[in-house]
Amino acid sequence: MVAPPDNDVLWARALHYQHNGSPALCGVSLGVREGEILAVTGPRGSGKTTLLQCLAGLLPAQRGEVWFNSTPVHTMGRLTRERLRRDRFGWIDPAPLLLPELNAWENTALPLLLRGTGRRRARTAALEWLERLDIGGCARKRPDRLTRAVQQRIAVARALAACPTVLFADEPTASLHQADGVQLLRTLAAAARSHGITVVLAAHPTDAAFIADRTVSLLDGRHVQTVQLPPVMEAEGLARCSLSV
Ligand SMILES: Nc1ncnc2c1ncn2[C@@H]1O[C@H](COP(=O)(O)OP(=O)(O)OP(=O)(O)O)[C@@H](O)[C@H]1O
Repeated sequence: MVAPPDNDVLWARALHYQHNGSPALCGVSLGVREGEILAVTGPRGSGKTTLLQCLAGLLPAQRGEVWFNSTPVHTMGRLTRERLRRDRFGWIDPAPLLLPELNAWENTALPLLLRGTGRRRARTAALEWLERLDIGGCARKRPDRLTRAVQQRIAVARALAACPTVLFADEPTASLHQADGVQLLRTLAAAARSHGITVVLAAHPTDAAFIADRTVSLLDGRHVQTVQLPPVMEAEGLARCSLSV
């Protein structure tokens, strides 16, 4: 077993995964550099979600290797992977999966509470993130009183609240109108860059072009292309959201 290059925060080699015998990943290798926004694109069913789940330790690699910094994830047991996910990773789903019984700040604070942060500190951090994402006014509202776009912003705040090392975002604009989706991506990118958070984003190529540093494309579970994107203009990236971080 050879450890990955030092500047890769995540690294996968010859990754294979089958869902009930149906191949989803067929030998994918890639590295994710510290602080970069890496977009994974590809048609439906090409393996984007499965790749993110394997990199995040949600699914154990069936063959191949996944490394987080210098630690092999593919040899970890379930509890160790769960701890890694809780302490170092954030996750955003395509649709906002919020607990309906909790209000916005309580939903946002959940990862901190799971880590053992005291309720008062978790509440303060959650409120700060909601303010930064321009939804501080919704802090005491429950999800059913909020629009889908605001709900997804809460999901972003929740994923960022515990300052993860790596944030995984699985098609986070899939359930939003285009304008809301663009705004969400720009906000997410600005927050990640200002806090040095690495992002792995499953996305449509148009979304990837808005914010990513690099794109890897999948086709039928294989890594078929890597494209280094031109730098997003700092002013452009930040001007379209009012993130006060
Ligand atoms: N839980 C599952 N059970 C069975 N097959 C699955 C499961 N999840 C994914 N697959 C299959 O694995 C392959 C890769 O799916 P995956 O969801 O990773 O692709 P994707 O690129 O994220 O697709 P989409 O853009 O539709 O979300 C597809 O053929 C899919 O049907």
